[in-house]
Amino acid sequence: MKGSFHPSNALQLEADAVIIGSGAGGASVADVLTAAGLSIIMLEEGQHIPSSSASPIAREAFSAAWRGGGITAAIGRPPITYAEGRCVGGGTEINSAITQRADGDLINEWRKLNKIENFTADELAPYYERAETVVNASLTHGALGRATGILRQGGKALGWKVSELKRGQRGCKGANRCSYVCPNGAKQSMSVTLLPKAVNRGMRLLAQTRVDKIRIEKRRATEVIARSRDAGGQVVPVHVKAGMVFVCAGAIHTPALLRRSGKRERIGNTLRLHPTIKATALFSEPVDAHQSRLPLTAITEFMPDQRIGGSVFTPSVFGLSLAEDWTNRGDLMRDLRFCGSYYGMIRPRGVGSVRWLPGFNEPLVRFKLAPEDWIALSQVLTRLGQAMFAAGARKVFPSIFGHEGWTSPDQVHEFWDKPLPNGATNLMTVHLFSSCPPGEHQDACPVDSYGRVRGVENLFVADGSLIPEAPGVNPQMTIMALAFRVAEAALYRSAQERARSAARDKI
Ligand SMILES: Cc1cc2nc3c(=O)[nH]c(=O)nc-3n(C[C@H](O)[C@H](O)[C@H](O)COP(=O)(O)OP(=O)(O)OC[C@H]3O[C@@H](n4cnc5c(N)ncnc54)[C@H](O)[C@@H]3O)c2cc1C
Repeated sequence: MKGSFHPSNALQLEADAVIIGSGAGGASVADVLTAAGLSIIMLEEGQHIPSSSASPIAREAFSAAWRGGGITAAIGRPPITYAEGRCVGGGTEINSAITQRADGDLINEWRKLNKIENFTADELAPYYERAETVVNASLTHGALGRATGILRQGGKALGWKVSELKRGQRGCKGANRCSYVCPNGAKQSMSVTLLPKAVNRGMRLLAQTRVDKIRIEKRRATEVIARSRDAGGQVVPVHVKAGMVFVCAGAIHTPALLRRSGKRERIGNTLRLHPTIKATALFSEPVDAHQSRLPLTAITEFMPDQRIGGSVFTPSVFGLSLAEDWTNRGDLMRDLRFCGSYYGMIRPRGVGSVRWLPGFNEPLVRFKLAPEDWIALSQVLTRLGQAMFAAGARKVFPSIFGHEGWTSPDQVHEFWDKPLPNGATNLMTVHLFSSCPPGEHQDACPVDSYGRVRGVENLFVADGSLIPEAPGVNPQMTIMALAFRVAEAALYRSAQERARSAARDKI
């Protein structure tokens, strides 16, 4: 990307603001600040992967754009595997780009719970509109394929509400490589929308630059200390001084970095995620999910607490999911054309934490499901099984190690009134949030209603960490909306500060 560069010597940089992380939150902050004419430096740990060099090979794509090559897990019983993007554009480069707003009633609940100022669905609406316009949130035209039809057919047969999902795309060609970085630039991720715009307005973007610490002195963030790489791969120290510091490293790495920098109070204590259980459904007719777009309908009857949808399906991703129980499931690989991968996702009551461990690059992430989460997971899995059989499945294999699979709809009630086996159930998530919830409820919220870290004048959080609780919907639009709002409020605050100091100078 023009404007992104590799340093060759140790760098001492200055700017009006520094943004740490280039994902949904960071790019949205950059849009607001560069439009206001501020000089901006953005530091991003991952590399830039232009669509022209996006690899079709899963191993290469994952190791380039996914943190840890896609292998990260929150400790708990069971551990929950989670995925994050680590590249210019963050998670938006590897996500499915489904766009949804958080439910208005939930927004009201969060406002009351955390005492968040000016936080109603109406007040957030213009920010959501801005986010939706940026990514061109729209229905995908053309044939959606049988994998999508299965959810529609199953849900409708059971009399449940089924919704078409809008996505951030422009002319999607159905490459089925959303999770590998779109090879056509059709997905409206941050690297094809807000980041080039910000760079054109003068933002300097340093990729492969990891921030180690934010120096905080006398209630101000005074310096950001990072490590970059020169063209030969050698480590180059980077120090940035800026009037405002925005931490947009995502719901795991933002609290980890703040804690590393000495800000610990209430930070990283309330991580939320959407525990998700998958199932493979085997049909008699070809589904050919690997040749079509990912399923673009969802069963939304039970939202926001539960949602049933379809997963990315490529031969390698399918192989990986079967590898969870290869002895019992490996044979399904031969039936690739007849299989689909679907999931049930819940809005949990359980909570997790993020802790920085001295000497380790990656933080310690824990998540404890609440007893009612186990009930919800059992229910959503039952409903997922019902929907698959209603759509004509021959066999359904829940993601439970050693489970032989259901062969008829009456078997799917197996777990309805008993918890799933916690030692054998495979759970995952791609949605992480709430590790730094905003609000004026000082005992619960480490940042104020507008994302400013308590006790530091010029340090802001603007990413998934800010969503007050699990939203039950795909989070990118909410993250962008909240990040726009934080950046606008910070601009307003800094203008006020400048006016006050000008007035003092006059006296
Ligand atoms: C496979 C997958 C599918 C998904 N599908 C959808 C979907 O369809 N719709 C939806 O709404 N959401 C989806 N999501 C979730 C969505 O992409 C994320 O919620 C969103 O990108 C998070 O935005 P963020 O700004 O909080 O963090 P990110 O987008 O993760 O950005 C954080 C950035 O900060 C960088 N960083 C971290 N630490 C440091 C450091 N110390 N120094 C410098 N840089 C650092 C990271 O490398 C990363 O690029 C999906 C996610 C995944 C992984």
